[in-house]
Amino acid sequence: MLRVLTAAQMRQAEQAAEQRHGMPSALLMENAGRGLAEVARSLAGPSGRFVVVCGPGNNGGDGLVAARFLLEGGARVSVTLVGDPAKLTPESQRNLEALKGFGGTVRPLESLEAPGSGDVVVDALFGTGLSRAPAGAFAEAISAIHRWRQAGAKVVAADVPSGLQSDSGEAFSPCVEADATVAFGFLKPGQVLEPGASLCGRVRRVDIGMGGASAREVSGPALFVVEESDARATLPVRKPDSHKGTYGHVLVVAGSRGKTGAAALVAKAALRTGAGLVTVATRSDALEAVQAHSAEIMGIPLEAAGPLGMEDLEALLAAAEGKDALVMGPGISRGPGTGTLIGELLARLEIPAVLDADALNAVAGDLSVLRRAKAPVVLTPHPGEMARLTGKSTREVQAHRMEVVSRVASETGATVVLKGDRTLTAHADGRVFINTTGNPGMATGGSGDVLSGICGALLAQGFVPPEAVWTAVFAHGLAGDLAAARRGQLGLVAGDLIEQGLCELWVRWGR
Ligand SMILES: NC(=O)C1=CN([C@@H]2O[C@H](COP(=O)(O)OP(=O)(O)OC[C@H]3O[C@@H](n4cnc5c(N)ncnc54)[C@H](O)[C@@H]3O)[C@@H](O)[C@H]2O)[C@@H](O)CC1
Ligand SMILES: [K+]
Repeated sequence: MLRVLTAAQMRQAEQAAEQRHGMPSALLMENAGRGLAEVARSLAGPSGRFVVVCGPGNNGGDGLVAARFLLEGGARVSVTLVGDPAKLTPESQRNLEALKGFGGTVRPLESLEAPGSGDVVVDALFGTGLSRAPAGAFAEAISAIHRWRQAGAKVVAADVPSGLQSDSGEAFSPCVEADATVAFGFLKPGQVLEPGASLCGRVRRVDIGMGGASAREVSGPALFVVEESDARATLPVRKPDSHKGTYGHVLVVAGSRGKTGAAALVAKAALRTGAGLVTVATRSDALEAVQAHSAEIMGIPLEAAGPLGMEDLEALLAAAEGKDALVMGPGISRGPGTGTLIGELLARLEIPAVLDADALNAVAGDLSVLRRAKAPVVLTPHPGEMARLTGKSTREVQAHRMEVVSRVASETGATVVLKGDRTLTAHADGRVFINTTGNPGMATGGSGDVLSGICGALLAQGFVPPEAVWTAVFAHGLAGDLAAARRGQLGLVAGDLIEQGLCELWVRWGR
């Protein structure tokens, strides 16, 4: 699990390192600059030159330190400083003096010999302190870096490519496009979220002498990137003496006439994720078609007619007896009483529940029902469903994904998955898990149903939120990547995620 810090949290961690752990920030900068120089060196050709472009803040200071290390290593190094040298931060000022002390010189950008193939440009204009779109001389410097890269030079960014907003991953225009980005101490959201992730190139994290102890001192959401080893470790190898009862029984309340496939996808995904048993409860006129999709699906008919509502309560309470997790929503027929029904179920059932699709739309009018749940609740909205849950537009949700998902989790007490590129899983305790698996081929009908099935299966097997949830999200994305490798993104359909992707994934993980 990789920790991710926002710009404000980086400042808090730096303060904690200095004030509580006695680690001077000058040393942090020294370590950052040395790490930057090492990565720059690794990208250079045998007789490559280095051009270091420094800005007015501490990001520029890191560049000055890197320039000194490169110079000391015997390389040819040109340094340029953009902006008013009188406004350098005190630390950068000291490093400018030190660079000069080692024979380094600073020259205007226009006078530099343009770097090309084999050469490396170090972008140290702006880091986490960028506050507006680069203009004037700064924009010109970014354009020059673009030109040099087009001419074959490699670009390594100090902390974040200049022009990229490190908290959101949004890029101002202009913004540096880097071949590699050196993350100082911790990852930044902008290195993981698009379009930032693509603009960073390969992200290399370097230790700068402020570790986990400093990160524990920061306030606000605790952000993490889930790695494959984390997700794999959630799922232990099955014990030889286990039986189907060991692996839980998922109750799926999904599907309706004409939408039986949704229920089947949830159920099959749960079965292919190791659930011992899966039962679908659905309207009588849909059940046969749901079960026709797969011999392993058990069924309970819901005899009432029309949309799901309170008249289904007793039947669903009875259906939930002996079950270990509930998945509700995909393909259901929703009516005015559906939200009340879900509220009653959550208040009375003692098993974890995943609410997806129309179950989310049904509770959107009154989220307080989630607070009254007896057992953990997982919500899996796509941006449109999240917009309905929060009364915002989809565009607003997408512009503030991190804040929106954190707030819904803390307000409802649920674990909330905001789907989309870089799916976010927020837990009510303030942790947010960023997912990096998956591909645009998964933007196809039924893909979300598969996720809720995977999630339900893990909950039924006794894994708890948030681990069960971020593991499900990671597995779903990686199953999509594995399936896309065989089908292509255009050829991928939701069923492939189950039959190909998940099966290949479990073989890869030895599970
Ligand atoms: N926080 C930490 O723990 C550490 C931070 N370090 C470096 O410090 C960086 C952050 O330093 P700063 O906070 O000084 O910020 P930056 O160096 O990113 O830049 C901020 C400076 O640029 C100005 N500025 C912002 N946007 C501008 C624009 N569009 N046009 C013109 N001027 C603009 C600001 O007024 C300020 O002077 C990090 O990214 C990292 O590179 C490292 O030295 C190591 C330790
Ligand atoms: K930079």
